[in-house]
Amino acid sequence: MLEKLMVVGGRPLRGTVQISGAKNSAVALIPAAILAETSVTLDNLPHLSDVAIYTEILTDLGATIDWNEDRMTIDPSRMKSLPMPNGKVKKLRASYYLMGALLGRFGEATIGLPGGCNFEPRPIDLHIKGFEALGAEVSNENGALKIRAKELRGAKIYLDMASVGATINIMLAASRAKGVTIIENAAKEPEIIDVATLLNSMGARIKGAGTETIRIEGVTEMHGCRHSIIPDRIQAGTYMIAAAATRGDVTVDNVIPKHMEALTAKLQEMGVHIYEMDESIRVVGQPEYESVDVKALVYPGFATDLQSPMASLLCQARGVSILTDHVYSNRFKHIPELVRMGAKMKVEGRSAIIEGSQLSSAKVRATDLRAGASLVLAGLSVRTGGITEVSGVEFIDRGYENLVFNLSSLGAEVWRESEE
Ligand SMILES: CC(=O)N[C@H]1[C@@H](OP(=O)(O)OP(=O)(O)OC[C@H]2O[C@@H](n3ccc(=O)[nH]c3=O)[C@H](O)[C@@H]2O)O[C@H](CO)[C@@H](O)[C@@H]1O
Ligand SMILES: C=C(OP(=O)(O)O)C(=O)O
Repeated sequence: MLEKLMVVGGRPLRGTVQISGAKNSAVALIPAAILAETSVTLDNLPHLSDVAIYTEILTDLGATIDWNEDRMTIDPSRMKSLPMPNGKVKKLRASYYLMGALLGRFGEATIGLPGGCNFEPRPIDLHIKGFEALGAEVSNENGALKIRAKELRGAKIYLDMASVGATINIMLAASRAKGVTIIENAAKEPEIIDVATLLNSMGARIKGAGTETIRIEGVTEMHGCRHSIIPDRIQAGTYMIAAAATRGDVTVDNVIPKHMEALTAKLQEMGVHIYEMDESIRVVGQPEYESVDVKALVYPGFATDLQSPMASLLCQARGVSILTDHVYSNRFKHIPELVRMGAKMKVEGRSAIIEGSQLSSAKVRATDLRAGASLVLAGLSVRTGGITEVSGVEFIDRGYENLVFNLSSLGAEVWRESEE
């Protein structure tokens, strides 16, 4: 049943919010468990629809999964590399990690192209080039990729772009290849380090994760272990922006402040007051904000996944802000919906030009996860009150654990209703 979120504007968020484990780590760590011969236990696992779908996929492939609150144990010992050309793999982006993990363990995988948030074409040519460099043959059969290798051999791989997905997918397959793989121009996102940490605990030999050169010495066997997932820096950032947008006072707990630096710096530049503790950040909103220019870049730059929520806050700054996305040239599906709410913004090339404006409540539609977050934040920050109806909640559920509960405990009036 499809649902919409009803969001009442004008209430400052106040209190403390706990951040769950990272979605973009979880959806890589779950398939990484395929590479082990014995059980892998993941702690701090977020309750998200992407995680639930991944669990079903691994069960279909023969894994036994025990998921209790935020802990999941995956026993991959009886798994097989069954073809998955359609169905569940089309529901999420990160199903592409099945390719690297199944290739590493079984030497073959037949997997449909990934789904998820298609705010623009999202090619996986670099993943395929990586598998081919490791000695795999890749063919496209009726829209599914058939990937096979008699023997995976280590190789030197230069990524044309520092792709998160390609870096992790190559690490997965190369962990079980013969010899050494070097990934140059690797992505440096914290989730890459999280995946390498798990793989090393499983017996892999990976060095340099988090830098642009990653060295993977293949091993013949990997085993189970226990691993705690890093906090979700995008959820954390969304609540930080929400605190500023509603002129609230929110402590975001269970975060790694270092992961938030690019956002923290931009919020401070706008005039938001921020206090960093060891594992939490307090954000105190102010009556007036200055406009700023924001460039979404690969880590440690400003995260593209926070670009859409940031657009909602920039509506409230004095003057003109320019928000440019250097990772995705066309990730602006939220802009026309924000304009429906009275925002003065337009898209020019890969930038949104945003003028300060008064938002008002409206009926809007989320067509991807972070666009959805942006619309919820806009609804919360409508100063004149009123109810904003955000449809497309299924996208928001991909990435925000307990959103309604969390916002309500911060004093917001938010609830779900079924969409007729
Ligand atoms: C599940 C997951 O972790 N998703 C994240 C991951 O997505 P994802 O792994 O899909 O993003 P990438 O880092 O691969 O994409 C970065 C850029 O490289 C391009 N590209 C990528 C691969 C490829 O083979 N060819 C190619 O041209 C993309 O179109 C994009 O312009 O990183 C993105 C960038 O931080 C985030 O927005 C997503 O939340
Ligand atoms: C784009 C995102 O996720 P995915 O790559 O899983 O679609 C996101 O988390 O903002």
